Amino acid sequence: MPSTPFTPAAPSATLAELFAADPSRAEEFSHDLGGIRFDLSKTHLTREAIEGLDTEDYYDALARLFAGEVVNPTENRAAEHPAERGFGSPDAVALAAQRRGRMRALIDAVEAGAFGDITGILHIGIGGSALGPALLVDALGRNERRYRVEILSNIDGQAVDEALGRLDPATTLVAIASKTFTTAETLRNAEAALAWLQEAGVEDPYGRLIAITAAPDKAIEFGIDETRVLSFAPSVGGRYSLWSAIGFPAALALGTDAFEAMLDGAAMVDEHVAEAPAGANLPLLAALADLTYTQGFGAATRAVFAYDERLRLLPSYLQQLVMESNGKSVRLDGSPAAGPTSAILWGGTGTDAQHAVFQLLHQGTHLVPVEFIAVAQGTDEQDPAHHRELLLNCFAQGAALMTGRSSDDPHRNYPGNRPSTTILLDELDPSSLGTLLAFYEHRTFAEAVLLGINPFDQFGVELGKDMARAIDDPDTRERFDPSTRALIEKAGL
Ligand SMILES: O=P(O)(O)OC[C@H]1O[C@](O)(CO)[C@@H](O)[C@@H]1O
Repeated sequence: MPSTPFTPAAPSATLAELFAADPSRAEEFSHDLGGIRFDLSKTHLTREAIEGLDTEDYYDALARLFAGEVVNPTENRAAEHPAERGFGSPDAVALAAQRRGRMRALIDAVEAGAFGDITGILHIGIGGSALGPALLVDALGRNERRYRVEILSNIDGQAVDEALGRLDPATTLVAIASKTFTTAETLRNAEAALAWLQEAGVEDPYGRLIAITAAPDKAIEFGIDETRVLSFAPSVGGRYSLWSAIGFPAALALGTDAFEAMLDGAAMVDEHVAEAPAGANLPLLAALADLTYTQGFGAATRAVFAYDERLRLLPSYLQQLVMESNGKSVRLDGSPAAGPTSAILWGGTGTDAQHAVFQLLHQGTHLVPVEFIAVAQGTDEQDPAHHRELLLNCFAQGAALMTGRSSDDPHRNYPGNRPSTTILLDELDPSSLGTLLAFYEHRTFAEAVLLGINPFDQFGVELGKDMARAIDDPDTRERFDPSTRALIEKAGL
C-alpha cells in the first residue's frame, strides 16, 4: 500500500493549450497494443504528471499479483485470474490449463452428440457469472454462433419465462454458473430450469445440467454429476472470471479456438504491463488519467460509449468490473480513503447516446471524462457507408468536446476542454476483445494500487443479501424500519 495517498492535481493548462504546446502530443499520448489504438491525448495527462508518478508500489503489487501472492488480504486470497491466461505461479497456470482441458473435453462431448442433438444453452448466473459470457457471445457470436445462447440472470419470473420461451427443452443444455453456488437468484432460476426440463418430459433432466463453480461440492449436492462440474479456482474473483470455465457458453458457441484466441489477446496485456516502463504502460496511464479526473477535477463519473453495436454490453460489464472493484471508502489498512475512489461508470452506445445524453456532456455543469470505443473495420455484412458515418460521428464527438465553440449567445456557447479517450480497434475479434477487457482489468488494478485500496473484495453487496434473507422471515421482519414494513404490507407480501 502506498505510504502516502496518491492525489494528482488538475493541470492548469487546457487541452487546447496542451496540444498547442506540443505538436507531437497526439502521437506521444497514443499507443498501440494488440491491434488497438489507445489515444489518451485528449485527456489532461501531462508528461510531468507521468514522470512524477511513484510507480514502485504499483510494480511491486503487480509482481505479487502475478506470483499468486495474497493481494486480497481481507479475504486472505490471491487473485489468480491472470493464471487463466498463463501468467501466475507455475501451479496456478498448470491447474488453470488442466481445467480448461476439461472444459474443452466437455465441449467436444457436446459436439459429438453425447447429450443428444443440442441446439441451445441456457446459462444461468448473475454478476460476474453472467456479464462476461453475455458480452463475449453478443460481441463475437452475432453472425456465426453455433448454438443459441440465452443468459438468464435476474430472479424476475418474466426474465425466466422469456429465456425459456426462446429455447426448446428437448435440445437445451443448462449451465448453472456460480462461483459460490449459494447465490439465491441463480439457485432459484436453476430450480425453475430443472422443473422446465422435467415438465417437458426430458428423460434425464439432471443429465442436462452442467455446473460451473469454485465450490464443486455444492454443485454435486445440488444433484449434478461431478463429470459435468467445471471448476475454477476460488482465487479467481467473480468479475474477473470470464477467462475461466465461466466462459463456457462463449467457448461452446464460438468454438474453443476463438476462446483460446481471446485468452491470448488478454495475455498480451499481462506481458505489456509486466514489461512496459511507466511512461508506456497503458493501463497505468489510463488509471493516472482516471485519478486526475476524480481527484484533481472532482469528476464523479466517467462515461463509456461503444460506437459499435457488437459492444453494446461493454458498459454494463465494465460497471461491475470497475465499481465492484474500486467502489470502496477505506484503504487496505482500514483507514479512510484520502479522496474519491472509483468514478461512477455509466455509458451506452453511439450514436444513440448522442441524441439522449450528450447535451450534458457538451454543455452541462458536470465534467465527465468520456471514453469512445470504436472498431475501424466493420463487419462483412454491414453497409460500409453506415460504418463510415458511425466512425465519423465518434471522432467528431471527441473533437467537439475538446475544442468546443464560443459564441456570444450563452445558450449556443460550447466551452470545450472536455476530455475524452478514444480506443480504436482495428477489428473486433476474439483476440482484440481479450486485449480490450484485460486492459480494463489492469487499469482497475492500477487505480486500486494508486489509491491503496483492495479491488478484490466486495463486502458492500453482502449487507443487502443478508437483509433480503431477514426480510423474508416474519420474526426478523419486525425489526425493519417503518417505511420498509409499510412497503411490504402495501405489496401484500
Ligand atoms: O458467482 P456467484 O457466487 O453466484 O456470485 C455472483 C456475483 O455476486 C457477487 O458476489 C455480488 O453479489 C459478485 O461479485 C459475483 O460476480
